[in-house]
Amino acid sequence: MLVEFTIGVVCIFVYYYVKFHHTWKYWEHHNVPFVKPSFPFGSSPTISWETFTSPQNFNQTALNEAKKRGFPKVYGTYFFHNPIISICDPELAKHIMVKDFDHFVDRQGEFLAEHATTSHLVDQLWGRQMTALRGDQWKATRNAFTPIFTGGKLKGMIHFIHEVTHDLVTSIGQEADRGTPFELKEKFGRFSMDTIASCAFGVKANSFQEDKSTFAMNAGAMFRNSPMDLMKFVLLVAVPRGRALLECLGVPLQKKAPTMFLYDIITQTVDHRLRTKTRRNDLVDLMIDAMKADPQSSNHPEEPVEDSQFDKDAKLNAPDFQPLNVDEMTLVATAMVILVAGYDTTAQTLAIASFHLARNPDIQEKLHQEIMDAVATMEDDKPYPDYNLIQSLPYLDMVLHETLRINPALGLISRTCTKDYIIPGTNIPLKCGQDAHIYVSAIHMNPDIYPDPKKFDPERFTKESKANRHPYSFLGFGQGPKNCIGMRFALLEAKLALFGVLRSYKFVTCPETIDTYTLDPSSILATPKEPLLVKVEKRK
Ligand code: HEM
Repeated sequence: MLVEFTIGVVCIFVYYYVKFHHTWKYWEHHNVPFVKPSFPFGSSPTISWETFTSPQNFNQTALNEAKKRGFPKVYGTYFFHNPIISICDPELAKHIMVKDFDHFVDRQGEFLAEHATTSHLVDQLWGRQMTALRGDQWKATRNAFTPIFTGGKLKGMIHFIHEVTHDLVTSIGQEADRGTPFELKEKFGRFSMDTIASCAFGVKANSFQEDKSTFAMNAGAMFRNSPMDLMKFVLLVAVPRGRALLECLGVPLQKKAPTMFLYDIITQTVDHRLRTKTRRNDLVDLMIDAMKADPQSSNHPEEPVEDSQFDKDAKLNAPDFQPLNVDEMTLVATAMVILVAGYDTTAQTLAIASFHLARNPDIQEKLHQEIMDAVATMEDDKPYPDYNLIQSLPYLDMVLHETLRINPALGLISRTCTKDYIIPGTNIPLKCGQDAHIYVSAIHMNPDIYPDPKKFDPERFTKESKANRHPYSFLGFGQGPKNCIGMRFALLEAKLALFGVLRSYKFVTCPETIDTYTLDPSSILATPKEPLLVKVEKRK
């Protein structure tokens, strides 16, 4: 048994060595500079700009040579045994994400879509999520759910976010009374969890009141990977017949218990709403509306047209796909993707914004002043800002954009080539099925685009500063038809949270506050590895 196991492991290593050599040769053949990634299996989302530009990867002669061939704007690398083209240039990002979108409709290639799943209900629920869908299925699903995230729809559910903000502010008040340091990621994790539970699942998660809230425990389990999860993944993608083995054992790749917990919650909520005809105008109701809608009339004529460049770029041209008949599975998968894509990203953005505010008191004071000016315009009986007021605060918006510039939740955005392509301005061919990685963190940390890039400076996002740089140099929410569908929701909840807290409290540093953090290499998101500890003080 031990001998067979050892032979198996050696074979896998030999296979990957040969494949690695092959991808390196492949990029050499196409005259593309090659970078060996720091992550063992390949391309890592937490790679920094310095990694590209320091001679760590090359000696000086090789670096000069690579620069002549387009490095670091574009270079070749690998993920598992697949050659990957990496893009670190806003103009090329614009081509791939927007202009030539019909060559890059998918986020993951056939290899992962076919191999990293089983026929188990749990995996089918994950496979139906917008982030995993491909081609016409993705287009139809995106088209069906885009209308639920418009500004008009969000206005109708702002009071649910107010309720959770109230719990957050109460909890911050308790921290101020205690006067001891607390961890920001954990605090805003509760806020983000309760907001999504309320708006997308129709339940109260009570994370602030209960340390072991059942919803929060189950939903949180979706984000924790055990060694067993990693083993299942490697078995599926790297071991021949690994998938057949899992199928045979009836074991899903994804986490069974929390997925089924969420499945039960959302199906019960939908069932209850349909039976009792109760309506809350939250995301659950809007998803039910999408389920009831006639797919043939799904060009949503009643929706006001959003007119920012970001929205214009998001339009799916030539809807050549069959409109989607939304069924219960798709509804459940969409509720789950809201949690999967919206929970950690928003919590982390709020935590990092608060960390930088604590470290930069002058910026925090400027933001506080903007908030107090807004409070002065609010009617006495209205404790919370309404939709129009919260959206009218430029500095709040600038602080959040700078947070996502300095720490984009997704440091790497992937696209799969769905139609053969030549990278503009080069001779680099991309064959259908090959992946392109857009290195958001590298673009955001490029000193030619953002001088002194490690400095937290919201002034980079004034109208004038934005007009002076390439319009695709901020990719915090992606770009093009596959951009973040929940961006408005995320910004609304983050703004309401900061408004609620900063109106009465001040984040301050303490001896436990670190100067800078490093990124957790095991996380898919660009997540700080160290605890972000600060204190709060009540304002007089
Ligand atoms: C600050 C918080 C958030 C950040 C930074 C963020 C960022 C992103 C990014 C970078 C992408 C990939 C875009 C691309 O490939 O071009 C994305 C996709 C997505 N996001 Fe967000 N997101 C956030 C919050 C949310 C929230 C709250 C939701 C749901 C309500 C959400 C739902 C999604 C979905 C469903 C996708 C996939 C869209 C598709 O494939 O068509 N996100 N997000």
